[in-house]
Amino acid sequence: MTKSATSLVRLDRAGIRKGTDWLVRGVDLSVEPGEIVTLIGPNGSGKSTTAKMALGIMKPSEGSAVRNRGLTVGYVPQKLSIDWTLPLSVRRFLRLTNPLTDAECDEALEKTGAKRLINAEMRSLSGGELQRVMLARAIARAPGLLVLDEPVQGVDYVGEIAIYDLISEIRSALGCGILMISHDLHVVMAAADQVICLNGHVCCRGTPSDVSQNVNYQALFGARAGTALAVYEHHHDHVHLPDGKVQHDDGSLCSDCLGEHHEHDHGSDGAEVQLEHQNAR
Ligand SMILES: Nc1ncnc2c1ncn2[C@@H]1O[C@H](COP(=O)(O)OP(=O)(O)OP(=O)(O)O)[C@@H](O)[C@H]1O
Repeated sequence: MTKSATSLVRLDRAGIRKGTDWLVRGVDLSVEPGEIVTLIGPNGSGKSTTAKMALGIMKPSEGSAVRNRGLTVGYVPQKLSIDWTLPLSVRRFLRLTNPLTDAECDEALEKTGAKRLINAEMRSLSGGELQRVMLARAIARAPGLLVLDEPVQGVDYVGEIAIYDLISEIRSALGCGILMISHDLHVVMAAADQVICLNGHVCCRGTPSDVSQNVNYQALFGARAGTALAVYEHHHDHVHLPDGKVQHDDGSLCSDCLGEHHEHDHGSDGAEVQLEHQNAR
């Protein structure tokens, strides 16, 4: 892939193998300052694994994952390991891993529209409030890279738009790069500069703007939604077997193609979405 000296993080042909199984393979991606890259794909397609390679939590079995020297990273994981039966205020939660002052806690919560929650109990937060508090914790140290694993979990549709807008604002305010995961194939941010679809490998990548600007889509979801969200339907014409082989729709198997045969994608009105098909080799 094209390399940039400014990339915050860069994965080149990166893959993770556990035993004889490949969890994900052949991933090329980079995140530049101020760029939002969204990973989409079905359950188990390797989105979190890819994010963990970008974070340095998992080391690639093949290929490479390189972060800028001195890069600070904010991470909102998919799951929080918290004992919800214990009392834990938002303020204490923000300080669990960061020695933040009161002013820093206030500032971070202010940026995510959650300042009033500073003394609230974590277990009493709504889904949307929890995501805002998690975001506040991730941005408190002004990270250069923000990694968000499904930031709209437990948030209703209207709340999703608000959170996506907030993420765009955070990108603008901090100038950070954002690597974001959505397991929802139909809803991704229009603000994403790149969408990368995974299915055990990179199936395809491109901008969702063609869909979000489509008049039929805006008529369907409303003009407001059209500025924040895009429909991104996807058809996989092959599956990746645990042993690394690819099985095509016609049942044929191949051991060394990483998904060259890929269908075009279509928007909600059937209009073709411009996607750059990425041959895995
Ligand atoms: N540490 C691990 N050891 C073995 N297998 C793992 C490990 N972590 C993930 N996997 C497997 O790797 C595959 C990809 O998992 P991953 O969590 O990356 O998928 P995902 O696309 O994020 O899924 P979801 O949308 O369900 O969160 C899954 O089959 C999962 O069971």
